[in-house]
Amino acid sequence: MHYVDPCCFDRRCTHDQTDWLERGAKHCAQDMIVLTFLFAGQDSTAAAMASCLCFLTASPRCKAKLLQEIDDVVGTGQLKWEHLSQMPYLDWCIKETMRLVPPAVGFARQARGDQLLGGKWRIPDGTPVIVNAMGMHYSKALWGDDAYDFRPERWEQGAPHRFAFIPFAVGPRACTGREFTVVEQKITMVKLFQNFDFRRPAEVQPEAGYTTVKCGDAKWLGDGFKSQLKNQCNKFRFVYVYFMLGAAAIGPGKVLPLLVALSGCWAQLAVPEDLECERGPHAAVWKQVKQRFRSLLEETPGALFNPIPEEKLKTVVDETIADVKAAGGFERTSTDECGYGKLALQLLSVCLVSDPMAVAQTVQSAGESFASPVLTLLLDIPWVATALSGWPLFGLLAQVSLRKAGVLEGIVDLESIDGVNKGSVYFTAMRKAMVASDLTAMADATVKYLDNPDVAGDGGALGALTALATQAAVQSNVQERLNLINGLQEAMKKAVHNSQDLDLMLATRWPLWSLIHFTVDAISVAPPPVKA
Ligand code: HEM
Repeated sequence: MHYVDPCCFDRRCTHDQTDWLERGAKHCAQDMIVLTFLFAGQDSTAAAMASCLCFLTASPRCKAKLLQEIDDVVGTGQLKWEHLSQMPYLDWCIKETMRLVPPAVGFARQARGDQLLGGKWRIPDGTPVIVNAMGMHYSKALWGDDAYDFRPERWEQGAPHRFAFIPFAVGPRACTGREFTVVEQKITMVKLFQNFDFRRPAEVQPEAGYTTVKCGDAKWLGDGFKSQLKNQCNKFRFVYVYFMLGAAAIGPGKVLPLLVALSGCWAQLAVPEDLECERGPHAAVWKQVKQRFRSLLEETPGALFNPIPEEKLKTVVDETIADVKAAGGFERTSTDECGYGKLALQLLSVCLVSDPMAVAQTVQSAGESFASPVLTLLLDIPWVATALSGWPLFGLLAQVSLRKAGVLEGIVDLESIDGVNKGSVYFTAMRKAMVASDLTAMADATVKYLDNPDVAGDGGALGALTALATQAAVQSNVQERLNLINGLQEAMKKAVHNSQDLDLMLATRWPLWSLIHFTVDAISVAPPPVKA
């Protein structure tokens, strides 16, 4: 049974809760779940929709565009499920509203172990921290000079960073209703606009006793929060992190790593505990799953550079689901369940998707609960830690990539994704070597590519990354290989900022992911290097 402290923060507490029991705070989990669904589920969505109507009413241009979209896609008829994905402008309006008026302006987390953030913020173990979502949403450094304006079109490019837009929080305790609420909001907005028009009255008289808070005056939030929390929880030490004012002053380069750490329950800055899944409640089953995935990649002939046959993938996916289900590993009762294992299973499952539209947006369409952990593992967790966990992340990504490029061939302009043209010497040589799984030929082609100024640059950024990955793959000195792996991860961080970027990079026909798998996975079977 999980008990909840009356103080606002301890819903997140990961420590022993029995002391709260003794103090008589005996709200049991079931009560809290019902309350959470009532308040989290109803109030927040209502607030978001009310704000959206306000913005649209205040902005006739945006409202006209939205009405046009609803007219074109749904008309006056019955709204259908498939209509929802055909109305990007509606999606942008909802996002833009939750950016400017996030129903939850911030959220609380608690430090798991002592933390040193950005080399200077010391956060002792157990310290509760407020993450200021609204501050992040208003950062001009991230969103541009018009950060305070309602401009749905900005979403055409997506968020400027995957943690720049966090109305639902992020990490393992993010909102479980996020997909649901967006659908709910879209349906309601369409129904409303199909039947009503909303206009601003000629004159608005604020009701007596009410204060109008302008978005630009966001500082009130910090002080308001501070005193409220102080009153409620003054027996705790608090660190107040104000992104709202701080973000603009210290710049996103410093704010973002800080936010990454805060918003992911601290698990994302340092390597999460038990990445290898050896201590959870179903550790034995996950160990088996890991071994099964590894064998699939290691024992299927040619699997390093070629797609594994679909039937084989399906068998492994089905068997894994059956085993984990039988052990109760999918039940939401345990917070310690193997996240990496579940993600690996999802990655393998997406290889079975054949609809080109879905394949083109593998990561994006799988939703934030998939995209966010994949990006975190790829960009924030050192690749060496992944290697040591034994989970073959890059081998699975290589399979996704091989599958994706195969399905999209002839449908999407893969040449422009790869940054090549028909005469690309390096690309042609690499592809030829790939079919033959010939690493030596890849190494030779890479040496020629790097040595020849006429060919160097052939293939753009992906060609350069592949060359780096090939160098790392054939590097026998462990320390040198580690340096190259770190270099590769840094290069990946520069190239991939969000799920769209990752989807594009996964559609490449360069053997990039296979080479990274070959390079990184070697560490998981070799003992870690001894530090000099
Ligand atoms: C616009 C609508 C919504 C917004 C902005 C929103 C925002 C959030 C945020 C920021 C959190 C994290 C709170 C924290 O960490 O303290 C959260 C948690 C949660 N939300 Fe939502 N939410 C919305 C709609 C919903 C809906 C519709 C449901 C249910 C149907 C829902 C269910 C939950 C639950 C159960 C949690 C707790 C998750 C956990 O602790 O693991 N939310 N929400």
